[in-house]
Amino acid sequence: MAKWKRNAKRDFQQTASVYESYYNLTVNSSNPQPNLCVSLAENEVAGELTAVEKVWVTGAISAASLDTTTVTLSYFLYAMSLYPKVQERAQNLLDEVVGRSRMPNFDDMKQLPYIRAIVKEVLRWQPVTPLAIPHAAMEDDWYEGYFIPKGTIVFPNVWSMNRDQETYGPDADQFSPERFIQKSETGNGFVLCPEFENNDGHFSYGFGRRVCVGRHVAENSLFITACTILWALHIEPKAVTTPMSKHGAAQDILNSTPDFDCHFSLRFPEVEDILQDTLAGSNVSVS
Ligand code: HEM
Repeated sequence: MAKWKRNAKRDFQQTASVYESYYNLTVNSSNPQPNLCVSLAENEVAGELTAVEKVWVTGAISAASLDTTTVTLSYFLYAMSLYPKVQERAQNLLDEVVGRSRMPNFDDMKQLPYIRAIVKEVLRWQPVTPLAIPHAAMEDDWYEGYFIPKGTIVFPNVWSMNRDQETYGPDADQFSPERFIQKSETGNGFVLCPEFENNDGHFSYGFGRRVCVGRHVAENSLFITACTILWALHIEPKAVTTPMSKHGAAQDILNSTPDFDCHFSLRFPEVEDILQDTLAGSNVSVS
């Protein structure tokens, strides 16, 4: 009689079969790279997990990381084509710190505060979940005269928090990585504002004990991808692109990839050879 139970069972089976097919594809690959699926299959870190649990652990991590990172990277490209001065400043810094004879790497992170600021600003400006993920109040609470009984489902308005003018200033609606950096007290350059060294500077990773557990992985992968793209490519809008209206993208539970078209060109002729050489020197195989 309970249709929701049948639906839940059906959804579980459909999702499980998708996760299982990716898990098996990875584990049975003829040239497997070190990864969590292989480690779990070989029982290195599996503990007491059943076969189904191993499939769901890896599947859930993919589900939580793929869309979120993809949407954020799309907005990064959108911002770069829309704000050429930001792109230029980042590329000048990359030329200064990394140069044009090798690719950027994680050792450069400390000297690239502006790129870290760009990543923070993309996440602030276009949160992937504008209304976060609903949470339940753990105890009775009062907020600005409103009583919130224990158990109430609360939707944190991340879109609005990330645009709070008292916190971010009158240009909170604009894309401006400058808000996260300040002049260095010791040298000529700029540094990440100390308060943002260990603080996201936005609310896009959620709240409380269920805050995104993958945020450090996300931050690192967004940083290195942004660096590599900016180091290698010049990004221009293909057609005239105008900034989205105030609430343009935030109409859904999940912010979606912006609809725009851009053109990429190599920043200098050696890029292709350096990318190929770096790939050849790494363990990664590309087919
Ligand atoms: C731009 C990238 C990302 C964004 C914006 C993001 C955002 C979020 C948000 C908003 C939540 C819900 C938090 C809450 O309930 O308040 C969440 C949960 C989660 N995220 Fe991420 N995420 C990102 C990348 C990743 C990555 C790369 C991974 C894994 C490597 C990951 C793994 C998870 C997991 C497992 C949860 C569930 C945590 C729990 O319920 O206890 N996320 N993420």
